[in-house]
Amino acid sequence: MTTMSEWKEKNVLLDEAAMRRALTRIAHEIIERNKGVENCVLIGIRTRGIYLARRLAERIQQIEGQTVPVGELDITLYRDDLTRKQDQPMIKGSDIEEDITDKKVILVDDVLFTGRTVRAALDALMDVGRPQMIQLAVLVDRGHRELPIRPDYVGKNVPTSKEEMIGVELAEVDHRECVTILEKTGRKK
Ligand SMILES: O=P(O)(O)OC[C@H]1O[C@H](OP(=O)(O)OP(=O)(O)O)[C@H](O)[C@@H]1O
Ligand SMILES: O=c1cc[nH]c(=O)[nH]1
Repeated sequence: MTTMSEWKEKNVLLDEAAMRRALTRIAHEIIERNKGVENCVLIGIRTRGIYLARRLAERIQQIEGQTVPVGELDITLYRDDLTRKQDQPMIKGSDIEEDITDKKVILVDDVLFTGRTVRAALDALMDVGRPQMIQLAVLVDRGHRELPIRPDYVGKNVPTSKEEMIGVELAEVDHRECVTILEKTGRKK
């Protein structure tokens, strides 16, 4: 697996305040598009998508005064590029208490790149129910899609080269709040 030591931070794209504003805007857009949040369920993709989904639920609660259930999805076993990952796949499990059948499911992830994680997430969701519809919210869309997948809600569109990487750091996981763009140093760990 690629280690962070191969990458050097080039720029901060979103600081803490900008991330907060982006999530608040997405929360408003979710409410707007769905004419409220009746029947909506937020499902975060591990790892950071889970924390973003929880934050969106908090924002929606503040704006609408309504609780949106939050579930968690670990799609590790469903990825179609496991052979390209050097680490052994780990089953962390999914935690979706809510019955998603006939619900509007809003999938949440931090970065959308090739679209393969989302494709895998769609498979995993279909295994646990039949949603009325599935929407996709991402904090960063960096382009380079390899599948016909597009997000419904985007925090920031960031044109990138394939040699760059987007790093999303969240207080809950990384003890820092920011989105950065990283470039390869050429050093291998
Ligand atoms: O569109 P894709 O090409 O699939 O890339 C996007 C995915 O890559 C990252 O996950 P990663 O597998 O690195 O796991 P992590 O979220 O636990 O860091 C990111 O969090 C997205 O889920
Ligand atoms: O740039 C990228 C690509 C995939 N996943 C990330 O977190 N960043």
